[in-house]
Amino acid sequence: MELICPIDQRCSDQITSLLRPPSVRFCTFIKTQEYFEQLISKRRCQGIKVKQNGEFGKGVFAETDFEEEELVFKDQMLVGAQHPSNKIDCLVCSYCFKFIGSIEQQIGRRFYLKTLGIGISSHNGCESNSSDEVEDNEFAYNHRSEQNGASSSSSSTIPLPTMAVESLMNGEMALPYSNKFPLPSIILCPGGCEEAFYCSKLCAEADWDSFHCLLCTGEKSESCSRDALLKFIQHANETNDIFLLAAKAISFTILRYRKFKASHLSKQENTASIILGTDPSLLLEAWKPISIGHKRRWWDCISLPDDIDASDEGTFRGQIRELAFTSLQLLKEAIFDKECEPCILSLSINAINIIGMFELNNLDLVVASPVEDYFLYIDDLPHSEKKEAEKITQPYLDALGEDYSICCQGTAFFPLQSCMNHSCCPNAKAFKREEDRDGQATIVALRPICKGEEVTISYIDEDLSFEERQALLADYGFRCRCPKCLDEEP
Ligand SMILES: C[S@@+](CC[C@H](N)C(=O)[O-])C[C@H]1O[C@@H](n2cnc3c(N)ncnc32)[C@H](O)[C@@H]1O
Repeated sequence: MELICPIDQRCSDQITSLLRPPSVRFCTFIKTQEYFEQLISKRRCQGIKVKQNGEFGKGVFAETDFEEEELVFKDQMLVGAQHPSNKIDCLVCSYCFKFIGSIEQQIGRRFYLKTLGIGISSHNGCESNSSDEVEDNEFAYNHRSEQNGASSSSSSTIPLPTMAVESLMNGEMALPYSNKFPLPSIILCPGGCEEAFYCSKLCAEADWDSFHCLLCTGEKSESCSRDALLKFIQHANETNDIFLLAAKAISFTILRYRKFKASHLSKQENTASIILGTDPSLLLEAWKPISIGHKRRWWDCISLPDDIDASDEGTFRGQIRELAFTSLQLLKEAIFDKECEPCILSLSINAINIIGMFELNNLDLVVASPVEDYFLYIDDLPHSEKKEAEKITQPYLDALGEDYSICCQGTAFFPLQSCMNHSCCPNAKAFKREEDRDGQATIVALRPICKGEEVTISYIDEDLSFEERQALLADYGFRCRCPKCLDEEP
């Protein structure tokens, strides 16, 4: 079923041109190939190459042999966001997603925010993700983006006295052995908002320059309307945090466009002709990193929730479309300015497809918690030290209950990983090793991989039956043609 929105009708030619795969739009596949080669060299992951796999579009191929459990590559996210409700449980760098502060602050802050009654509800009729849905060190494809989830469970816990919480928060209380788990100090947002925190000045500056200056709600925000921005954020928090990710992708494109334009202008004597309306190549160049993702309109690719009857599909998709337009309208008021006017239309149109791209390509962002490591360390101490330490730590552990192990959870788009095709007999997996403590995706070999072989991961639980696998992959918009499925096909 094809739903046409008013913007689509007015601009069908422009949509067609912007949605064309980069291989066609940039005239030759060489340009796309060049883009990936530069990315691979920047990421220092020379063991792989992105090329056409002949059957399913692009794929990632081994350029060298890999042994079982060897790291194949690490991929830096292009855009990512922590789930709003997870922000209560885990204080992480808003740019690289490393845990920050101290073990005491991580624990104290959770209780403090909960006593203030700060919580972000999850809507769309979906229950929030329980933390045990994703194994601590395993990345999972994030196709259920209607879940804002990742909030803590309210399992039976024993409350803490306010004074104990305050002493953790203000640094008066030092928990035994917490110095074995040092975390970077908290750097505040340069724009003055109280929502973004960093592990270093470098991360704060990189986030500001790439995304945050337009999305910051603080005094130094460069958005056109902080009121509209607050409304946009509230709407996303209450409906679907995929809109926050799309906003980051749009800010990233606008800011890149401004940089290209400034550098172009500084090189040109005659500046009059350098506006986007006459030089769309600048917008295309700015848009390139996002353009490589596999895209469809969001309301077409979102899977139909189990509790919605097939006969109501049209109404459901109509409602989803309305939700996206409301979000986009709020975002336009918040961040689009006169300078960017010529590209507003293109970005508005593409926003819908950007959201669809996140729906199809995203990985869960998972970073293991040092609070969990801390309590495991205490548990592993020799008997007498453990008994002594637990006199202090046990009330905190009892108060945290099962939530002590909640990891940082969010959703992110990784440009190289998004080129990896699925197989029900994969040779690699997205897996966090002990040392992987930030928001990068880590791809590890499941068995020896030979030079020239395609590197594949499984988007689903590959141990399910043939029918169950096809049903799950249908939500990703394709019928699997991996060797195992071709073999098992009735
Ligand atoms: C995350 S993208 C992978 C990269 C993609 N091949 C590209 O060109 O951008 C997922 C898409 O690749 C294709 N694909 C991946 N694995 C497949 C498989 N085992 N069988 C059929 N199509 C597959 C499907 O079109 C799917 O929607």
